[in-house]
Amino acid sequence: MDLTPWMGPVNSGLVLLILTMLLPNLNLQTMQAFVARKLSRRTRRLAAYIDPYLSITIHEYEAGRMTRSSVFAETKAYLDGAVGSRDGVGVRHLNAEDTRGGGDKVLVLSMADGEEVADNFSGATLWWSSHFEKDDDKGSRASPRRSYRLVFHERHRDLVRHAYLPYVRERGRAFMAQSRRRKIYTNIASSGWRDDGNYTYSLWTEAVFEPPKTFDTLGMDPAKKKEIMDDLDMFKNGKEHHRRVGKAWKRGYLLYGPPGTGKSTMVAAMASYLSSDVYDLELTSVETSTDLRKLLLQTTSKSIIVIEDVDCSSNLTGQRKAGGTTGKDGDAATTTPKIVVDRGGGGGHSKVTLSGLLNFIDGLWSAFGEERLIVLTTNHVEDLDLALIRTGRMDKKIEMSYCDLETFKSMAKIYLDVDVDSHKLFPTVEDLLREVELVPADVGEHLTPANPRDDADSCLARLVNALQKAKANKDAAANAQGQDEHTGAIV
Ligand SMILES: Nc1ncnc2c1ncn2[C@@H]1O[C@H](COP(=O)(O)OP(=O)(O)OP(=O)(O)O)[C@@H](O)[C@H]1O
Ligand SMILES: [Mg+2]
Repeated sequence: MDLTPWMGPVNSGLVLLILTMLLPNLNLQTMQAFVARKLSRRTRRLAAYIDPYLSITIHEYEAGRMTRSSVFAETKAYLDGAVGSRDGVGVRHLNAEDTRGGGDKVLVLSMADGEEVADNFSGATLWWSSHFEKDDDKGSRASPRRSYRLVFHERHRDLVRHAYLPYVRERGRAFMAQSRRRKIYTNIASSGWRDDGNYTYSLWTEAVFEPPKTFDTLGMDPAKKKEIMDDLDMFKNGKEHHRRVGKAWKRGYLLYGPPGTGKSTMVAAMASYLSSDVYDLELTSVETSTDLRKLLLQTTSKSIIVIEDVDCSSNLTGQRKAGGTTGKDGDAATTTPKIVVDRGGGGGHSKVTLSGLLNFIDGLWSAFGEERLIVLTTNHVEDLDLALIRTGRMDKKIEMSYCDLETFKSMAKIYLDVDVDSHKLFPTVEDLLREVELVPADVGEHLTPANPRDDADSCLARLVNALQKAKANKDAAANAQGQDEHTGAIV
């Protein structure tokens, strides 16, 4: 930040020069300094009398630095918030941008170049203006230089420095957290030119993350849902606690259950709830444990790292007993066997070892100070090595199972907006759900109206129909098995 008081029309250095020329023989340096100080003070007073306004300029990029100034970003967020609301009615030219993720699209309005907006704070009026310059020497590839200028009366100098600017930064940060587009990263390397004209190479490719499901639209036993949300709250607000007890600020979640029980949906809901970016790590595309480590180093803090279907990603089952081989990348833990991972369709082999994965998970906590969450999902928890899922690595293990009565009630509320307890078909559904296993994905399918004439009654009737069919199949299978056993006994 560059604090430059307006110095007035008279340059005190020039005055000093004239004085020195007029009094060459005196050569009294102290006298000259004294006069200069006096004059400088007077000119400043005169300047303040003529123009009592001060200005502060906030540049997007601070001199000599490649990274965007956080003060600029916070100020921009604050001003975007102000001009988008009633406070910004004085602004005549706005830029419109659709920025919010999470399926909740919001048009964010910001000040166009050269626009001004007035702000009131503790009885003082302050003026912001936006500026945009291009460096003509660099031609078309020159990065634009943006800045905001704040102008205020000199009597508000202390108020601005000690109260207003901290307030702007805090509000800006809060606004950024609300409106920022969340990103999902996949481990496919990418490169390209950044806005600031620099070339970047990343091991991750990013896309805007707009998960369709949140905790509000995730059908689940309300008590279980609350328990998970409370756990996430505790984690989110746990910075001070973790610092005090000297523990790494991390949490590992294991979501397990059959296909279609909502594991991926739960990950999306968690990311929405925590307003986090997601790193979707496809282990089969990672060749070596060293590559895994490099990927970890390129993740940002306050994000969720997800490894979906970890049981399919690599053979983590019982391999520890099988004897050791050294990884191609020279993994330190050579006593742990190599886990050979088939790369989908590629024909090659990933050589990520179990120890590599364990190191990755452990490294996640030690390498960074900020909150880290890792989520593993699997259909076959029984196949996973116990070391991977032990407490300390996976702190919370959540079973995602077939649709039970509470999950059904919550899904009926979400999909059909009805309280099913009083519906005439409820007792039938209740009885059938006790006997038949149907995953939430299928229940959701039946509860989704298929045409405009479909209502709650017809959707529930369709679900009952599906449950009855499933029950008939189950009974037939049980009968067939009974027959076989019977026949076997005779033979
Ligand atoms: N509890 C739920 N509430 C609402 N919708 C759900 C729920 N569970 C699943 N669904 C719906 O079912 C579909 C499949 O769910 P999802 O992909 O989360 O299952 P999964 O457990 O990750 O399956 P897999 O093990 O095959 O990856 C999603 O489109 C989602 O909308
Ligand atoms: Mg899934």
